[in-house]
Amino acid sequence: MKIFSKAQIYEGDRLTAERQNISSTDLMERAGTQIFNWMHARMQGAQVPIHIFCGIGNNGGDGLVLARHLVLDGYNVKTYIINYSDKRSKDFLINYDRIKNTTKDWPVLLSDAEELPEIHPNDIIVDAVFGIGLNRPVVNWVKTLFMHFKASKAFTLSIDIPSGLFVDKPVEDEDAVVYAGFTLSFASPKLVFFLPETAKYTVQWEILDIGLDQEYTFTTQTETELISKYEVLPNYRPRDKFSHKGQFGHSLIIGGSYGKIGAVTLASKAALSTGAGLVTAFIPKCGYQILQTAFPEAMVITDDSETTITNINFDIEPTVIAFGVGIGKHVETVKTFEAFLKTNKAPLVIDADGLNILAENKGLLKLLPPECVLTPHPKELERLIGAWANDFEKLDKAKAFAEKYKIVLVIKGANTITIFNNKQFVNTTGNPGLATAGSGDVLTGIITGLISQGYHTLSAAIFGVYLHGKAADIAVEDSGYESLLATHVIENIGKAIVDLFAQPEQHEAAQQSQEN
Ligand SMILES: NC(=O)C1=CN([C@@H]2O[C@H](COP(=O)(O)OP(=O)(O)OC[C@H]3O[C@@H](n4cnc5c(N)ncnc54)[C@H](O)[C@@H]3O)[C@@H](O)[C@H]2O)[C@@H](O)CC1
Ligand SMILES: Nc1ncnc2c1ncn2[C@@H]1O[C@H](COP(=O)(O)OP(=O)(O)O)[C@@H](O)[C@H]1O
Ligand SMILES: [K+]
Repeated sequence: MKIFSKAQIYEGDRLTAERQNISSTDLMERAGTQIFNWMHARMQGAQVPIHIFCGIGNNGGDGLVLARHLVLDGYNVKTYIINYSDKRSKDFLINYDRIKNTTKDWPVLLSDAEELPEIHPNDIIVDAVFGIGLNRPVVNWVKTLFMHFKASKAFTLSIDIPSGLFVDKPVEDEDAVVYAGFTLSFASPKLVFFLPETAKYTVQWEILDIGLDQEYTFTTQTETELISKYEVLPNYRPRDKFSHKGQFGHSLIIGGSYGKIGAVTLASKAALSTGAGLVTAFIPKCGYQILQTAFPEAMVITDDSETTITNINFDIEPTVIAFGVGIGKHVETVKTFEAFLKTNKAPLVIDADGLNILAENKGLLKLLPPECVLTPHPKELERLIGAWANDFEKLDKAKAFAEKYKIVLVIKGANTITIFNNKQFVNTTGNPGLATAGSGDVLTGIITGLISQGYHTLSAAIFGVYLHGKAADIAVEDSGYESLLATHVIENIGKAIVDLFAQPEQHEAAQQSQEN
């Protein structure tokens, strides 16, 4: 799903009105009505007090449309106008008149913190104070109002975006933002729903379709894309009946050191479980028996050293090479890595201490092959690109870094973001069970296994991150977050692939007919 920028959303609204020959007031009516339908379907007329707080722009206008429909349907509604400015939008004013003509219970004007209404924990708050138009910090009394929402413990439904949250800027004051239980967003999710610093402002979100012009939504190129099953499916490479293992490539995993052979075992298993034709592990001698015993499907080449990688030297022709899991930063390892980079022609995936070696020897970065995949977690990223002040600065720096070295940068986290060529792909699968030892090694193996089969490094990174998270989502149903092991993720890669093609209704129908 595309994530539109603020300018693209406004342009989409404008073009839709123009091409569908409707007014912006009609579009607002659609938006407010969609919110009403959503609430009505869930509340079925329940007389829970609903407090609707409307700003004076178009977000407030949406709130007024909703309020009118709720009043007309007999709900228990109290509407307030948050009078933070006298620059009322045209469509706000039209809907202000409409609600005044609908009910004698006119909206209450609030202009300072003295007048805040009482809200009980079982009431519902609708937050239509600010939408995507917010462009400067909110004034103090509005901040007090937002703190009042939070203190009330009432369920808060935000319209379009939690008020106080900017679409394209960091939050300066955490108390000056609404904490929403749910956000109903129009046209496109907002990037801030997925960033570590701002995701907390809405527990859940959903997109409401307000019928934006389809050609516009289809053809507009966005900087950000949200990755779910429907985005990865078109890139899936099906196998034909006569395919043989030679077609699926040979993955070479270079890594490991004394006490860290498990990382290579996990990455190798993950690569083969994702479909690599062959996997060879290049490890220090001490890992030979461990790896051959733990994972007999892999081949092993050993380094001259017993405990670390000191001399990368092999006589196979790998399709793809992963470097770094469990490898350490021994001076000999750094030296052989540099020599290796100078002659290597295979696509590369670099993780863990491979990244730390790059961070400590930045001159090596220019030796990376084009479209090389780097998979840092936030700490490794910081070592590579330096500290950042906020999530937006992090993404800007990461994009500049990826652009400079022409690399695919996978920023791991709850919503892993893959960056390439100034575009960012935000993953939607995965869960906190993945915060466990070795899960990053598994991701390295999965991405390597995909490149091995012929996926372009960018597709492999995006698809690999998706599969890794999906496998964890499936695994966690049995294990729970706490007991999820990296091994369970590997065991469920197959199910994650099968799930790509699952048709829930048909599956259920088949189950039912079997039972009958
Ligand atoms: N444009 C359209 O046709 C549609 C817009 N929709 C709604 O319109 C919203 C955007 O509306 P607006 O652009 O009117 O903006 P908002 O309603 O988000 O904000 C109102 C206005 O407040 C001013 N403002 C910004 N920060 C402020 C601050 N800190 N203190 C005081 N004033 C401040 C800005 O000038 C802004 O235009 C969307 O989020 C969505 O809810 C929907 O009705 C769908 C259709
Ligand atoms: N809370 C979370 N939700 C979803 N995914 C997570 C979460 N925490 C970690 N992950 C994922 O788990 C993996 C952890 O990788 P990494 O930190 O390198 O672990 P390790 O070094 O133990 O292998 C990454 O793919 C990351 O995106
Ligand atoms: K809002």
